[in-house]
Amino acid sequence: MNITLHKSKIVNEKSEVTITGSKSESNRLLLLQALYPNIKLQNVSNSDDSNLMTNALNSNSEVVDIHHAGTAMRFLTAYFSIQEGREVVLTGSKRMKERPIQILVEALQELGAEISYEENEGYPPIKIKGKKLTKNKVSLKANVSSQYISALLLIAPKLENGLELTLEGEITSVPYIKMTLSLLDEIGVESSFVGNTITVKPKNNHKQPTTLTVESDWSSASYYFSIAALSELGTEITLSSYKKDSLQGDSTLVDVYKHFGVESIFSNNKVTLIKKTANFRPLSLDLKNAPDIAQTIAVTCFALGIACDLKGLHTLKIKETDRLVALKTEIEKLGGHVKITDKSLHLTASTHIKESVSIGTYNDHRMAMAFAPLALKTPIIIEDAEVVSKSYPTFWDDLKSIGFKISE
Ligand SMILES: O=C(O)C1=C[C@@H](OP(=O)(O)O)[C@@H](O)[C@H](O)C1
Ligand SMILES: C=C(OP(=O)(O)O)C(=O)O
Repeated sequence: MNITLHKSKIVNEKSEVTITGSKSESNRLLLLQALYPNIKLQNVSNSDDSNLMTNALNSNSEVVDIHHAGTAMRFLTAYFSIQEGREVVLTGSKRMKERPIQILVEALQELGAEISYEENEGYPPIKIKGKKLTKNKVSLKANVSSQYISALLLIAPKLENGLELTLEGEITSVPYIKMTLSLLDEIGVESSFVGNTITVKPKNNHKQPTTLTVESDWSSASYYFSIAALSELGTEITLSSYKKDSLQGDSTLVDVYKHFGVESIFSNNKVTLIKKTANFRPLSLDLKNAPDIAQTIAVTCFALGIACDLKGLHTLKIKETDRLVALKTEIEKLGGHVKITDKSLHLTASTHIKESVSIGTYNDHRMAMAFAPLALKTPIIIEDAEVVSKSYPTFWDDLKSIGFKISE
């Protein structure tokens, strides 16, 4: 379904939004809950990806289809590898079959897992015969996706001797690895991360039961930072439930958006974004620790006529779509000028935004959500708007509630 976002303005008195739980935290905790059923969870994400994770963990079926959910694909590969006696084919969408998984599969095979490819070598679908894994040391490349590392860490406390991982090369998306270790710590699993070595001890079952509350999703919050940045001075938007010391690396938004004159104030599990000053200086950022906010930031810069150089984007090519190509294509439709390499994006300061352009979303929730704030500047059409449900199903309703005018 394509939707039209008419030129909109934020209604200050109503601008309070409650965002669903982090999909990254939820998908880790759902897996840990399947391994340790005494864990209780609150504010679990209502995203498609977390629902797919829950269904996969509860299913007895021989084929498990996780559609577009990257974390579910990677985390479940590790999970099913240790389900003794179970045989599962893990598959996904057409795009999922193009997202590489070999680094994780080889690491698990090294630990003793039995995994084979059903179609193309190195890619889903894969067949997993669950076994007891007895080895506890493995090395793997760390510069392609941190999800491979998190997947191994999540099953590590169930291995009889725990796990020692040696990470090769530059480590990408480090905050997501630290999030995994912090959540393990919260359920009583000891670990250390020193240099390029991560060690996880097997879990002794003393600490139980545990109730964990998932913080709301910071990647989803990014669209409101962009909205605040594009709004009139004095505009305020309050988001819940958020805390200053987040496990989510995307909370770096608080610092990044200061550049655009957005101030963030934390109080009572909420964060209020206030548009304070206008600033048009160019922006230069390395996003290797926060790849999911690259699209949001690029569109904010385009909308405000700010030039930007974004680096550390090497993982964007293997996400829901090739996000570098998608950003270039769609920003150029709107009249912008973008240069990309395999790991960077350069945007020239724009002077105008074309009206009523139809933005392609390429099965990528973040393409739809990142371009939506442009409606504060000009009318825009978002194609296949339902894609947002991958991480944030109520996105369009929440935008309407703060003043966006949207029609089908
Ligand atoms: O572990 C996670 O929850 C995630 C890790 C990141 O992936 P990469 O490590 O592949 O960059 C991120 O882009 C993804 O949305 C979620
Ligand atoms: C990359 C993402 O998700 P995944 O890798 O889990 O599909 C995302 O949500 O931006």
